[in-house]
Amino acid sequence: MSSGACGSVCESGALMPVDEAIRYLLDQAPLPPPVQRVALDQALGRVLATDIHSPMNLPAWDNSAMDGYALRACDLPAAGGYLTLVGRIAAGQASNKPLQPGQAVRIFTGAPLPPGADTVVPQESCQVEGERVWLPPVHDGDHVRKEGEEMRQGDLLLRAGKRLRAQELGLLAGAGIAEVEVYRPLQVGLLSSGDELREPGEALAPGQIYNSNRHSLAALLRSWGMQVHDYGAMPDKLLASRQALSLAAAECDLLLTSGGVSVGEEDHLKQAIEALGSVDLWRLAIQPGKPLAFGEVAGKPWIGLPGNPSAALITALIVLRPFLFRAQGMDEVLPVPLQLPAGFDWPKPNRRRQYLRAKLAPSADGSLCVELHPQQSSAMLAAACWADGLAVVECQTQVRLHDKVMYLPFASLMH
Ligand SMILES: Nc1nc2c(c(=O)[nH]1)N[C@H]1C(S)=C(S)[C@@H](COP(=O)(O)OP(=O)(O)OC[C@H]3O[C@@H](n4cnc5c(N)ncnc54)[C@H](O)[C@@H]3O)O[C@H]1N2
Ligand code: MOO
Repeated sequence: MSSGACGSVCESGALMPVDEAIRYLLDQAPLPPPVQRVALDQALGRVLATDIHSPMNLPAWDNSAMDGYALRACDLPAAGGYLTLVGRIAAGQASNKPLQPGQAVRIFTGAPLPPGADTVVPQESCQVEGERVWLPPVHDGDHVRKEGEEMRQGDLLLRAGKRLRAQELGLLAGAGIAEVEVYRPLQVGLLSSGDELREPGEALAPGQIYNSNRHSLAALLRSWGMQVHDYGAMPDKLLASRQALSLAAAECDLLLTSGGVSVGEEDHLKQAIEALGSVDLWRLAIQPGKPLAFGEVAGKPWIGLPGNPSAALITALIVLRPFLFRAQGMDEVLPVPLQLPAGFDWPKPNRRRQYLRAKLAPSADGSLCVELHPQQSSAMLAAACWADGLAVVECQTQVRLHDKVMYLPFASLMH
């Protein structure tokens, strides 16, 4: 074992806590990629490179939150009463005619209040009689969206490091912003390691299996908004592996491999990477996914995930995701777990933190509880497909039915 996060702890056979590995990786994350200016319709899932301040007040002027009648609250007797109707303002129109004492105007949702008006009454509470309208008692300011109440001109609209979702794009558009500065998507080179791997569609010889990590990991990277350079399975010769890794390092910001990071002798991944850079083999207190490697290839960061398909998937979600998101320029990179009652017993404490394939199900009283799939093998993916998330059981901990457990919905990890 070379230098790195766990040092003598790992050498003595102890396992590195998952949170320590994540912290170490966040410290090692490279600077984000170069900045690009893109139109809003190209910005979904991209990470803002600069703070954005509002160029205008939101809303830009006082406006009605209801279809109804606009008035000056001080004109209406405490018990309600009649005002004279003097006009009509629809959304998209504006009136600069000040409201006079005793007057009201017909107004529609989103329309600007006329000068002097301060209150709106929804139409269903009013009665129109010819030129007059009867209005119930009001409070000054009812049903009015005040100028600048959401955001004042110059306020921070969105902070650098924010990944843009539908609501952020809507907010930017609502403030009249057409383009934003974002980081170019990370270019991640993906390679699988293992002589036994064949691609779906090919015939299998005895001892061979299909390469599933290539597809699950590529899909994760894409759903995280990153660009995948897919180099397939590494050739089974050391020289050819080195060439594939060198090419990937030259073309990408970071490299990701799966397989070949445990204690076996068969795989030449470690040898090839040592020849081109450096390798730290870690033993994490995580199940599935204990063996994990970090290092660099020709100056580019490299993470080696374990080969077992669920171990690769879960370590990608838990350990790789924060590292890549930080390298992509995001500030908030750690998921916030829910705390929910367990619908299971976990009687046997383990020295590794368990990430168990789970889903939420209604318990007898109708509240939600966390259920486990009976099959938790790190080699199998069917349970992960059944699951909606991961139940987290801490090292050396037992869980009894109805105890609170941490639950990470896939929805919080896969985007
Ligand atoms: N003596 C020990 N053996 C193992 C240990 C250990 O501590 N001592 N750790 C086990 C654990 S935990 C895991 S996880 C695996 C990880 O091993 P590697 O990362 O070196 O992965 P491989 O040996 O290459 O493969 C493991 C397993 O996964 C299959 N695999 C690999 N790549 C793919 C792929 N792209 N698609 C589908 N399946 C893949 C491979 O065929 C093996 O079955 O090590 C344990 N062993
Ligand atoms: O962690 Mo390994 O993934 O237990 O098989």
